[in-house]
Order: sequence, then C-alpha cells, then structure tokens
Amino acid sequence: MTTIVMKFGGTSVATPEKILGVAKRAIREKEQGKRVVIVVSAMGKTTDALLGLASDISQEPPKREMDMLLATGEQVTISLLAMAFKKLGHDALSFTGWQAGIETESVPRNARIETIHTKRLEDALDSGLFCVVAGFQGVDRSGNITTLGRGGSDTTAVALAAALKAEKCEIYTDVDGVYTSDPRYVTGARKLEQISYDEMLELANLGAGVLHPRAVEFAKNNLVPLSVRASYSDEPGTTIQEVITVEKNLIVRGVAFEPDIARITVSYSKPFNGSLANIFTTLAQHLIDVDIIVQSISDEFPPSVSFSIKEDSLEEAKRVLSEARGHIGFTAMDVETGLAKVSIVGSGMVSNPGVAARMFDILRGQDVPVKMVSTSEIKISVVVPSDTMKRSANALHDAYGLTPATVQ
Ligand SMILES: Nc1ncnc2c1ncn2[C@@H]1O[C@H](COP(=O)(O)OP(=O)(O)O)[C@@H](O)[C@H]1O
Ligand SMILES: N[C@@H](CC(=O)OP(=O)(O)O)C(=O)O
Repeated sequence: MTTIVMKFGGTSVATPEKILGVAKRAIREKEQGKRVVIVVSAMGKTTDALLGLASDISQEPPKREMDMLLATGEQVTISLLAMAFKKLGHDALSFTGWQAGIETESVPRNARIETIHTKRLEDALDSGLFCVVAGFQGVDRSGNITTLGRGGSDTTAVALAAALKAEKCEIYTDVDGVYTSDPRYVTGARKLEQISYDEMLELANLGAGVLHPRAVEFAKNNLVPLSVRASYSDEPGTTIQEVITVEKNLIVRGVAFEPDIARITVSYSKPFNGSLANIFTTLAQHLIDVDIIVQSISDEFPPSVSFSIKEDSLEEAKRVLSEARGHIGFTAMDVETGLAKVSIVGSGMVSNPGVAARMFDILRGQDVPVKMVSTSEIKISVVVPSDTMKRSANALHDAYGLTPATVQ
C-alpha cells in the first residue's frame, strides 16, 4: 500500500470548519487505498501570537523556552484534527514531533532534522489509522523540544515523506501553486506548472515563503515528488522536480524578496585578515546568520566590511560585536536599517551574459538605489531601501517577461 504525506499550513487550519475540511480531504485519499500522514501547522496566526506573548515578558527570551512555547501551537491543531477524524467516523492518532520520532540537532529556533525513527508511525499506519503529526517541531538528543524555523512544517512533511518512502508529499496552502512571484505583492504573478528543485531552493532561500528552504533541500536530496496546491480547490498545483519539461527557455523563472534586512559596516585597522576572521567567527559563535558580505580594501582608506543580516538579529549582532571590539580590532561600526532584498532566479542565467547589467538598468529606471549585490550561477540579489521593494519586484517581473501579457 502506498503512503502519502499531506501538509496543511496555518491558513488552511485556521478554524474548526477548516480543520473538518482537512479531515474530509484526507479521507478521500484513504478511500483510494492509501496510507495517509497529515502534517499540520498552528492555527492561523497562532505562532505570531505566541511570539507576541513572549516579547511582552522579555526582549531576549531564552531560546529553549521559546521552542517550548512555540511548539504548543501545533499541538492544538493535531488534537483537534484527530477529533475531527473521529467525528467523521474514522480513527486517527495525533503525534507531537518527539512522538513521531523526529530527532533534531540542538539548535533552538532553527534546528535541522537529523533522523526520524518511524516505527511508531509505521505501526499506526499498518493498523489503518490516519497519522496526524505536528509540524515545525522535534526533539534533540537531550530531550529538549526544538523548532525548525518559521515555516518549518513544510520540512517536517517532506522529511517524513522521505523517511516513510512515501509516493508523494503535497503541500496544501492558501495559493494554488508556486507563482513567478508572491501574488500578494506582484500584480502580474502567474502560476507555474513545474519548477526545478534548484530554482525552488533559491526562491525559497530568497524569501518566497510558499515553501520552507529545507523542505526543498530534503526533497532534492531524497528525490521526493513534491507539489504545492490549494487547500480550497482540486486543481493540480505546481510540481517541484529535478528536471522540468515545460517553459525551459525562460532566463528568469521567478522574483523573490525579503523585507527587514539590516546592513552593518565595520571599519578596522590593519591587519585586516585577522579582523575579518574575528568578526565572522564572533557572529558564528552566537549562531547569527550573515547573508551578503562585501569587503572593501584600498590603499587610501582604512579597510571595512559590510554585511547584511535579518533585522531581528541586529540587536544581538551589535551587542556581541561591541563586546568583542578589542579582540576584533575594529574602529567603527555603522548600521543601516529599513532595507530589503530583491532577487531574480532562473537556471537560464548560466548561459546568458548581461542579465545583471539589465537588472541594474531596470532598477535605475525605477530610481532604486542598489546598496549591495550578490550573485550565484542562477540568481542575482540586490539590497535596496524597503520602500522600493514592491516597486522593484514588479518592475523586474514585467521586464523579464514573467507577466502574462509580456511572456516572450
Ligand atoms: N512565489 C510564490 N508563489 C506562491 N506564493 C508565494 C510565493 N512567494 C510568497 N508566497 C506567499 O506564500 C503564501 C503561502 O505561504 P504561507 O503563508 O506560509 O502559507 P501556509 O499558512 O499554508 O503555510 C502565499 O499566500 C503567498 O503570499
Ligand atoms: N507555525 C509555524 C510553522 C509553519 O510552518 O507554519 P505555516 O505552515 O503556517 O507557514 C510558523 O508559523 O512558522
């Protein structure tokens, strides 16, 4: 008998009626002879509300206790969904992350899944039960509850699909697939029928919240057939796969963006290599994620390095760098907030020169100042002022032919 994993995000389980709807949808799959695992997120905006409660107590709450708090959101949904199955005449068992055997590394708030001990789930599935699993959470080797980072329920679903050798993993959400850009912000965004794991991974890493980046990583590494589809309709959605078979010629497949970026510039006296290593070692020791790094060295000016981080890490980054000032040997630290990152992604860039030049030209046409740039084989990202993010994304989307009327 084949197994499928269905994941429903917060918007799809926001009310008791929607939870009953999820159960009905899963029952339809089981009636086709499948073993069904359902992964759910916290109801609606519950996780945001829990974060708000914590910040009413403390600005820097202990990360372990944050995991303990945030994991409660998903626990509410799994119990309600198991009750919904019972109400509809079917047997189901709910599982927290640890009950489902999801073991993670010991990194609070952003843990990676290391192993899944599937025996308990396999036994329940063999007994004909629906398995309802809490997304976004696991347990480390010391028995601490961990969470997988915002949006991490997608990763729970794909990791379970890989561990259970499921036939497919379906992510049900409030859009009917992966779009060329976030349809909430980009008016011309259109649904893609297919997208490659690599392009999806870049888009997800660059802010396309429709899928958690590590979910795509898991799917790619384990070749899990993955799709994103609407929880409110039966349309097939978007499939994410190794090699795509349609629209292969597009240079840019999508535009992603991320608000709340800060730039820190640290100036220091020579020898600069030592300072550079000390700055980033200090940040790494405090598990602060750094994104774009721009190092500038000339004979005329003192050396400096600029890097971008998420605004919610800014206070901690400033504090740890200031505490290590003597060790690092820096002379000044400047901070700029209110920034955003806008990126274009597409495998077609590899063999097409001039993509960056065109991007800068389009942004110049929109009067958007580019503060930082970073590239890889299949993406170009720019850091720009937040108030130009939406305008930049729309202009790039149109100019690269992604808006339907302009598809070349
Ligand atoms: N490229 C994209 N394609 C589709 N949706 C996107 C994209 N980028 C961002 N999104 C946003 O992702 C949202 C779905 O993710 P999320 O809000 O986390 O849903 P869920 O609650 O189901 O997990 C959509 O409503 C959409 O605004
Ligand atoms: N509830 C968590 C985990 C999650 O994946 O949520 P969603 O599937 O609604 O994005 C969050 O809000 O981050």
